Amino acid sequence: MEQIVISVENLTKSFQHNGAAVRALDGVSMEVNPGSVCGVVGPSGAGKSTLARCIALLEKPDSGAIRVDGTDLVALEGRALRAARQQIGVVPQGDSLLRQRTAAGNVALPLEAAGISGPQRRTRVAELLDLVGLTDKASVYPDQLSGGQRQRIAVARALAAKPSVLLADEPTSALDPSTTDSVLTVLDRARSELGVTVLVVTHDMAVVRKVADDVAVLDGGRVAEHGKVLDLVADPGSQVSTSLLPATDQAEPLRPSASGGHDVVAEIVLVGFAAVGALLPEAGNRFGVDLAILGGGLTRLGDTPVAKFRIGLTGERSEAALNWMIERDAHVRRAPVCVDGVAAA
Ligand SMILES: Nc1ncnc2c1ncn2[C@@H]1O[C@H](COP(=O)(O)OP(=O)(O)OP(=O)(O)O)[C@@H](O)[C@H]1O
Repeated sequence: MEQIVISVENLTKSFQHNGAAVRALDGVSMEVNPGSVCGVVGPSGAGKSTLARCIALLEKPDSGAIRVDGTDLVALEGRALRAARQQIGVVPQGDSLLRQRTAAGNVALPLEAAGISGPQRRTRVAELLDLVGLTDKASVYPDQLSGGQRQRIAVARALAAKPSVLLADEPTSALDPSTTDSVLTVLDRARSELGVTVLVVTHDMAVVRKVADDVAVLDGGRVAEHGKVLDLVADPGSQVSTSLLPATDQAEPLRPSASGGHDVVAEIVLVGFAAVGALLPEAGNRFGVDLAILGGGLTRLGDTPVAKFRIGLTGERSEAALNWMIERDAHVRRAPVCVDGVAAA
């Protein structure tokens, strides 16, 4: 399959609402890497759906470009626009299956529209039902499927015409956590088994936690944060870090004097099996330092374990131990030096 990078450049879009212009997108720039799952998150009204609809070429931005391998799709018209749209499979927001068609019938719809013959169509529908784990529901009508099963059929339908990008708008809203997982597994499989690039719009950070490689946080029509999830969590000031990692009791300032007489107090983010499992005890042993965990905990982002701890180090070589961990890719925020109980800037 062709691998494409989607590059969104300075996108703006306004709507008229009660006679006033509402700016849904206000200079949005981001990249979606080929073969990745990218989450677009943000509060209600942030512009997530508008961005998704612009990328799916269902909505025309007022200005800006959406480049796929260098070609600006915003400028396309007619046949070229229709061809570009076919590269993007869309799972619309809400319940989108046709009630009077079976699960297989729904998946077959885009294939019928593309004029694909009966036997070929049947083979493709069977492959897609297998991909989403619903082969046994082929002849079942949407009303007899659970919410999660209906969403998985909607994903299969969006993949039918072999798009290179799959765009899902709130695919898990209104689903309980275990059903959410079954839908996310299917999105992940679309990426890993078909090589499809997945863009998922969601207000639910659990979606980002489970499947996203990259994330863009929108707020008020602007990009507040954008990058790899594992990079953003390592930045203690990022919204992504705050939402995805265990809290280390932010209310308490990082002050050595407030932490039981430790020589050094710091917040530390560790990414990956090796770091999470071994770095702290090894630093303690190697430098003869007593290392106490004062807060925080362990979590998992996709398959990667990530820990965020507040640690207190006691011993002459505490600073050396901390530096040694930093050299081994631990992300550390030190406590400011404390003078008479007042933390220096
Ligand atoms: N077709 C439209 N007509 C008028 N205003 C619109 C239209 N579509 C979006 N808007 C407005 O643009 C802003 C962004 O909306 P959008 O639906 O993109 O946000 P969102 O982040 O997807 O929100 P939600 O999570 O609630 O779906 C909102 O103020 C919304 O009311």
